[in-house]
Amino acid sequence: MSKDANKFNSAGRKIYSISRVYADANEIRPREYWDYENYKIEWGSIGNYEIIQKIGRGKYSEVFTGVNVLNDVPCVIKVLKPVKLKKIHREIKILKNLTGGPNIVRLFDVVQDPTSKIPALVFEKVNNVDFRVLYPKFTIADIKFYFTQLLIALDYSHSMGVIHRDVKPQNIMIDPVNRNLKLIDWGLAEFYHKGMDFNVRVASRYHKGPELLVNLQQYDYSLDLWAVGAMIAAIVFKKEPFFKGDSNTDQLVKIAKVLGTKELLEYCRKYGIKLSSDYDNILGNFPRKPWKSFINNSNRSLSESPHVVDLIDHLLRYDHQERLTAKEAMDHPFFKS
Ligand SMILES: Nc1ncnc2c1ncn2[C@@H]1O[C@H](COP(=O)(O)OP(=O)(O)OP(=O)(O)O)[C@@H](O)[C@H]1O
Repeated sequence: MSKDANKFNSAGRKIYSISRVYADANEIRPREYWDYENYKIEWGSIGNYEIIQKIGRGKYSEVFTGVNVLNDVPCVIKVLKPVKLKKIHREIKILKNLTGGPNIVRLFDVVQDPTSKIPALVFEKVNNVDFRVLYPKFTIADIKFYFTQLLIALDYSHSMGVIHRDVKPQNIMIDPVNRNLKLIDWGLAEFYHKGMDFNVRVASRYHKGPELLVNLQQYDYSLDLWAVGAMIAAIVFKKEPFFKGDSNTDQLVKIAKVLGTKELLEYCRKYGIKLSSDYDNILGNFPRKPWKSFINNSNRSLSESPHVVDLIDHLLRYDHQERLTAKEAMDHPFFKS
């Protein structure tokens, strides 16, 4: 048992779960590295950039393509919507720490509109092809290649003490011409501290790990690996998204219909989690569904490929401590064969 088990965290709550890997990634670094609340933003010059066109509108931003007029380098400009300053500081500090890492979107600059004071983040531009066009064409070789790239990004981020907390196809930019993948949108990312209680209102519904849905707050980097499992399952079984809940509670029901109700209750028991009354009478008694039952004529060429179902099985585990880590996933026979 870890020396920290049975201790109490800074909020006075008992520590019941600690990451198997990189648990001390922030504690071994200087305070300035993770203390984003006291981070002082260094503003660049807004005049260096010109907006070209709008490419997207997220929950937290409006996104434009643009260009650096000093060197003609294309960029993407993410104009933030009004949110807590603390959240803006967190996104910028995390991006500053991770920029330059493998397959992590590069932050070029942070600028501010002089009158409105609205901040904007300037990124490298990826010539992304929409996942709804790209994923259905993926071969097993493509899945191995791009998911290795994603796992490299995640292992790097985790080794740097950061959980992404919003891994999903919309946040993975792929340029298939250059076979380039970049993990974007670090707006929900957070520094991991062992034994800390985190907010479970993160990630996007279809990719939320069970820990978020049962309100297990001492989660860790393994949350990101659930989303990877859900994405691989969606591509391999040609079922996009793999778990399609109509609400957060229904999301857990959809998961239980695959991984089983008994197994869910065992998971909750292991960590002392009491399920919310929202789940009364809706979790039924679903038996665990064998992965084989998802194989059909439309997905056989991918789903019968050696080791892929075993990989999915080791990522889509209720118990976050049982899931493969990013490094373990990269070492799985699926990627080695
Ligand atoms: N570097 C980039 N290169 C190309 N496209 C990008 C880049 N960054 C963002 N985009 C596009 O803009 C969209 C929104 O960006 P981002 O996810 O960072 O914003 P958000 O407000 O946090 O969005 P959401 O609410 O969907 O999480 C992305 O899904 C993508 O289509």
